Order: sequence, then C-alpha cells, then structure tokens
Amino acid sequence: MSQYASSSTWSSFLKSLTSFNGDLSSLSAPPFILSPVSLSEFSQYWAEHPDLFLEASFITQDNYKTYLLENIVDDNDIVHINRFNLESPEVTRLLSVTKWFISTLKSQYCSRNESMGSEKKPLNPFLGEVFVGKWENNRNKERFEETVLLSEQVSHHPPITAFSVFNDKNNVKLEGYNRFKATFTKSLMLNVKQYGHTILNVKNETYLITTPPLHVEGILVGSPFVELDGKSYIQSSTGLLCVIEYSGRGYFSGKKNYYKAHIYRNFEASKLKTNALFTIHGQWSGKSKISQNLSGGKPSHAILFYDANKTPVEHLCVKPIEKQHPLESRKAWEAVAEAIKSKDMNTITTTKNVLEESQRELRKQEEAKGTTWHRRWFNDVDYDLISDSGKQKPEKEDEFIKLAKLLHYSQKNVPSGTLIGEKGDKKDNITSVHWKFNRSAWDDEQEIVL
Ligand SMILES: CCC(=O)OC[C@H](C)CC[C@H]1O[C@H]2C[C@H]3[C@@H]4CC=C5C[C@@H](O)CC[C@]5(C)[C@H]4CC[C@]3(C)[C@H]2[C@@H]1C
Repeated sequence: MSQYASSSTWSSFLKSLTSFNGDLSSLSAPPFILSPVSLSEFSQYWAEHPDLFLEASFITQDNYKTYLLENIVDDNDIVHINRFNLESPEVTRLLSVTKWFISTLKSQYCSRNESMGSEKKPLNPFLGEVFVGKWENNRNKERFEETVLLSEQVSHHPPITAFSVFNDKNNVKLEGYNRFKATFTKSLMLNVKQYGHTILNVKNETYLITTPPLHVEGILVGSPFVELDGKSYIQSSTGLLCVIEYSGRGYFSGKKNYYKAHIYRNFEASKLKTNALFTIHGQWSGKSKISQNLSGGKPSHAILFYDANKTPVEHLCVKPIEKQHPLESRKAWEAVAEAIKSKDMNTITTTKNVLEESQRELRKQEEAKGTTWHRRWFNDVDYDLISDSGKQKPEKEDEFIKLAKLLHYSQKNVPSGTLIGEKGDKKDNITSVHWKFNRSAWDDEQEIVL
C-alpha cells in the first residue's frame, strides 16, 4: 500500500475516475502519480539492449548451429545443449529476434516502477513533439557503431507516436507506431488496448511484430503497475512465426509477468501447439527457459533462454536540454517536468496551460490558413486500396502487406494482433491507415540533430 493511498487527494482522484470518458488527459491526477517523462520517450524502450537488437544480423550460414551454445545463460545447461538442433539460420535468427523482443518488455512495462517506484501517468505529447537520441555502443564501437532513435507525435487526437530505430552499420532497422485506448473497470483497473505494429528489418529478412493488450493494476492502493494480457506475434518473412501468450498473477500460471512463446514453421502449423519447433516460457521481467519439441512432441530438457536481470540496459544518449530544439520533448516540457519533480501542483497547472494554450493557438492559425501540421519524418499510408481518402497508398512490394498475408493479419485499424476474421476485423467502415518512416526526410533534416 503506497503512503498516498489514504490521502484525500488520492481518494478524490479515484472518485473522478468513475466519470472517466476514455481521454486520459482529461483526468487531473495528483502530482505524486504524474511522471515528468512524455509518452514520446517510450519509443526508446524498443532498443535498450542494443546488442540484442543487432544480434540476429550476425547470425549466418557459418555460425547459426552454435547460437544457443554461444549464448548459454546458465553454465549448468551446457550438458543439455547437444539435445538442441538448430536446423537453419532462419530459425536461429527468429530465436534471436524473439529474445530481443522479450528483452524490450521490462523496459516498456516496468521501467517507471524501477525508476519512480510505481507506474506513473506520462505527459501527453503535443502534435509534432519529437524525441531523438542514439545508443553509442561504446563497449562494441567498431562492430556496432551507433544506433539512432527517432520518435515523433504524429497525432494528438487520437494520441499516436511513430518511431524509428536504425543501425546503418549492420543494416538493422525498425519502424512502427503506437496508439492506445484505455478504459477503467468497476474495480478501477485500467484496461489498455494497443494499436499499431512494428516492422523490423534485419538485412534482407523482415519481421512483423504486434504488441499485446495490458492492464494497470494497483491504482486503488496508489501503487499502479502493468500486467500484459492476450497475445503478440512475430511473423518472419521466411514464413516462420513466433506466437507469445501473456499471463500474470491470478492467471493459470500464478506468476506475475509470465509468458509462453511457441515457434512454428508457419501460420498453418500454429493451429496446433504440438507443431511448435520450440517452446519458451517464464517471466519476461525475470528468467525464461527454452525447450525443443523433438519429434513426437516430447520436449527436450529446458535450458535458460534469457534473464532480464542479468544485463543492465543501455540508456539512450540524449543531448542536454540547452542544445535541444523547441519541439524536442525534454526542452518543450522542461518547466512542467520541474514542477512535477517538486510536486508543485499550481506550477504544474500553470506551465501545462501555457504549453496547451500555445498548441491551441497553432491549431487555430492552421485552421485559418487551411493548412495542417507538417509531419516531419513519418507519413500515413492508406492500405484500403479502394478508399478515396486522398492519402498515399502503399507501394506494390509493401513489406507490411507481405507480412500481413503470411500472418493472416488484419490490415484495419483494429487492436494490434487482430487476425483476419477475429472480432475487430469483422467490423465495417474501419480505416486501414498506418504510419511509415520516411528515411529521406530524416536525411534531409536541417534543424533537429542527434
Ligand atoms: C489516468 C489515471 C491515472 O493517472 O492512473 C495512473 C496510473 C499510472 C495508470 C495510468 C497510466 O499507466 C501508464 C502505463 C502506460 C503504458 C505503458 C507502456 C506502453 C508501451 C509503449 O510502447 C506504448 C505506450 C504504453 C502502452 C503506455 C500507454 C500509457 C499508459 C497506459 C499509462 C497510463 C496513463
């Protein structure tokens, strides 16, 4: 129970949740639950293990067979390693990409608990807000060089953050976007549906990655934390597929942050769990093990696959605020962030109003001129080929279309992970607009620097 749970501000805040209208920014949460960090910074959680982000790019025809041996996490497992047979570089690379994806989850969903004691309410990014930085990879400079992060708030109503992470040296890049919808249950648990997807390119292979629904528990007692639900997918352009199912305390597994991942030869095979080539299970915020499903479905001895607490994260390098452009998140929110850190509710309100008022003024000017805010590094593409939205249409060889076909994945703007024929996909008149990174726009960028 947090020391705030009994405070009057918290109980009046909880009462305000009963009339929640779906727009989190409409809620005036008390200072102790506010975070000085903007949601536009959450894009960095995709690569706080830059070595794992790049690992699959080093797996080749020459070294794919010994990947598990070379990445043994627990020495006691060495005796069991000869039970594993990695059949191809493609399978090994999907295992590596799965390990990287699992490694992102602790950053995505637990980092505020670690740094601030509980989940907090992030600042709501303004339209055009950007957050940029790089991982300098100093421990492995010549092999890794640097990895760049670009994050841009491409929509304010509804809030949509687009992001791109790229490492030119090793030809690894990811691009994606995130939107979420939140609703409170009667017991004041926050249910969150994520929208959008991420596409990872590793040399000439691509992966479609979807994000799971989640819920925030502990709000009633003033110490909120995230638990993941449902499923997410990693669909490789090779056809190989990883299906991840999440559960937490109170579910069948009884352990918090629990997941089970199955690696399949393709989507068809994923209809039967006994077709899985590998099964990985454990806690995405702790340890997880991998076993190979040998012929006849008998699993091999499970060995340690990943330990989320073994290797510290590498934080993004972000230039000092005085060197930042006015649109950069920490510069734009500096006054509000200071007020939040000093829990000065009046200054939080006044500084937030200044920022929100300047945004309203900008929108008014645009409306008067009949213009809209120019998105810097991302554009929205309409995958509904017959709609007359006037938006850009996808290229013929569009990766998302190819990967969506392999995964039988809905191209509509439905919750991330919705397959064709599943609940959301059956609804009519839903748009199919997705955000894509425009690399040449970044190459031509004159004002924002890393
Ligand atoms: C609004 C009521 C309130 O203030 O309650 C306070 C509590 C802190 C609960 C609400 C906030 O909880 C935060 C958790 C946030 C998600 C965490 C991670 C991710 C992954 C990232 O890749 C995309 C964004 C996403 C989904 C965050 C979205 C915003 C969440 C739900 C915050 C809630 C406002």
